[in-house]
Amino acid sequence: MTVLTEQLEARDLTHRRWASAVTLIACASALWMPALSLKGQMIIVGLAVGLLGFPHGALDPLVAALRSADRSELNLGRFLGLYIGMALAVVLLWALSAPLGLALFLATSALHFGLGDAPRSRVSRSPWRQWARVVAHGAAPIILPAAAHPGNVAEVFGWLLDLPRASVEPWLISARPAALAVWAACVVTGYFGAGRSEASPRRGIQRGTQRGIHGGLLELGLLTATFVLLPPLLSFAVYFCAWHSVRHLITVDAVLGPGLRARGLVVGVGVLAATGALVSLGHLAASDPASIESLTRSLFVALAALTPPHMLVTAALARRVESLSE
Ligand SMILES: CC1=C(/C=C/C(C)=C/C=C/C(C)=C/C=O)C(C)(C)CCC1
Ligand SMILES: [Fe+2]
Repeated sequence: MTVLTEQLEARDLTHRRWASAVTLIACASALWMPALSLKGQMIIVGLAVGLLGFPHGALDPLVAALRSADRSELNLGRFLGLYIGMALAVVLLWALSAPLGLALFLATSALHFGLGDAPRSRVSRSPWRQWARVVAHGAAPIILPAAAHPGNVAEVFGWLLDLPRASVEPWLISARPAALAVWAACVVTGYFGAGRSEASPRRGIQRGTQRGIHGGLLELGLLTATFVLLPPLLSFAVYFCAWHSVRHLITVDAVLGPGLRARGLVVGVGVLAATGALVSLGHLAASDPASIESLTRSLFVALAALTPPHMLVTAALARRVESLSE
């Protein structure tokens, strides 16, 4: 095992403990919390995504630079052109057809979440089992809140699509049985029997770190409870910030090493400021910038726009971790 793998494994364990504690506290508080309006939920999500969500993508240029250091110098202009071009293409797609934009956003998000969160086995000879786990982990943050809280989710989707909740909710309710069945089938396929065949503590599961199959199942169980118990925007904030973003930041930090940490901070703050300024400028073009509907739309369209280029960088990061772990 390399130093990087050992370091990642230790940090991953610490992270999972902390994230589990935060998630359990959030779930417990849902039991006594007075029902929160969507507006109240959006304020919390906006703050959480701004403080922890966006920063996990802010180091993308540095991650890309690291990768290209092996080959040629990173052409920063080309990188930024590609990144911003992809983001603008997504914004354009939303402007042309919001339903298509939303569908693509949900599908790419599920893939991105699953590739980052599902435990992967080096020794597994069954790629379908791994893919089933990718779908199980990746689709959970979308399918479960929509299934458990169709009213709330329909209202937010309605804000994104400029449609009344009443015309979105029946869609969610009619898609629910099939979506839940596919999700459950993926959980069973991905995990049933995997403990025995893939979870050998020595040669086992890894996603760069050696996260065991049982850890993966425990995490999925805890998050399932969160998506069912908490109102949808709050469970999203818990998942996206405490699990997804922190996990990514830990990997980036380990790969950068102490030498590049300071530069990472400078790049991160710069990119965040630029992204914040661009998103705010775009938001000002909204017809009613002060309304909760248009604030929600700007936040999620910005997330949607950054997702495809961020996925490319994340894939490069995963390849780098893999090559450094060999
Ligand atoms: C819009 C919306 C949802 C989906 C959010 C998604 C899909 C976010 C994806 C973020 C990504 C991919 C960030 C990249 O790192 C929920 C939570 C189902 C509930 C209600 C409204
Ligand atoms: Fe991400």
